[in-house]
Amino acid sequence: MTNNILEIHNLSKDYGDFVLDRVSFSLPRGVIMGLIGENGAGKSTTINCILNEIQKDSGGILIFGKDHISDEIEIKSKLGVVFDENHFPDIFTPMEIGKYMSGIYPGWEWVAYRQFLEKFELPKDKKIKDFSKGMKVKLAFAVALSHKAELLILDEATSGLDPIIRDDVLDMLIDFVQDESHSVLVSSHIISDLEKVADYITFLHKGKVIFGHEKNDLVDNYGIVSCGAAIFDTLNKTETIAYRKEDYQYKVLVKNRDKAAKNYPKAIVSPATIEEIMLFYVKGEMQ
Ligand SMILES: Nc1ncnc2c1ncn2[C@@H]1O[C@H](COP(=O)(O)OP(=O)(O)OP(=O)(O)O)[C@@H](O)[C@H]1O
Repeated sequence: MTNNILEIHNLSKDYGDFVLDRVSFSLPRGVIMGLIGENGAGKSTTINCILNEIQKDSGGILIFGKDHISDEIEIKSKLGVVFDENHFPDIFTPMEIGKYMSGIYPGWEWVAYRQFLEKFELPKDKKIKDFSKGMKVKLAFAVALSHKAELLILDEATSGLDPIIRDDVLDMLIDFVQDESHSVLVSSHIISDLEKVADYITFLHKGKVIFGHEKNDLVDNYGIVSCGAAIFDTLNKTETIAYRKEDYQYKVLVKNRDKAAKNYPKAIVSPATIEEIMLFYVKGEMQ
């Protein structure tokens, strides 16, 4: 049996002016995967196809080894989902939402839910219409984490949270995958958050997967070579990914910064952040 909690094969969706183009990736159990990409790269389209909120054109999606459409009801009972906008009925209070959710989810845990409401300082009897945006997101996390979900899918969910709660939520995600059977797929523009929690990074650009890598491989090995034209011309092109020309120098993204530092001792070689790697792929020139 596969250890993947989510498998996507050649997922495609054509909107005319935008095409999600044969997106494939797998999310193993026990892993947090960050889905990154510029505005309009196709992150939400991918997530909405996974959740069957929009109809894919083609491709296969398996969640818990089951087809995401034919086994949708069973799958959704083990899925926790948080978006940047969450649409709980406004007239309800958190306690009423809890009652409603306990009827939907067989694994609903009242104790955990009450603890989350307390931790997030959410008034249990206040109507949601009077909640701030961040409070609504916190409530969505409380629900998502209180029904024994095995897979959490978060679409820009943390961006409306203040840094302290965001940090708490990130710690909770790390806890969530500790038992090696739970996983998280999280799309975010806050790359530093993903740098903190993600085990794996999948990068979407213009509807295509540009790369999928272990985060540690990216932060431990990738680097930026800063050099003048003379050294730039001697760089081994098989070891470089992309470059950007600045006023007086070239900046070159390389997969192995230690090797580059050894081979080009006169160049300055520095580590690359995930944000910088993304910028090189999107704005850099390929050699
Ligand atoms: N219902 C729709 N009809 C037509 N085009 C759509 C629809 N939904 C999304 N798109 C288009 O699909 C493209 C990808 O959008 P998507 O929301 O998936 O990107 P994203 O990576 O999540 O971006 P962001 O970071 O801005 O949220 C965009 O060009 C968008 O206009």
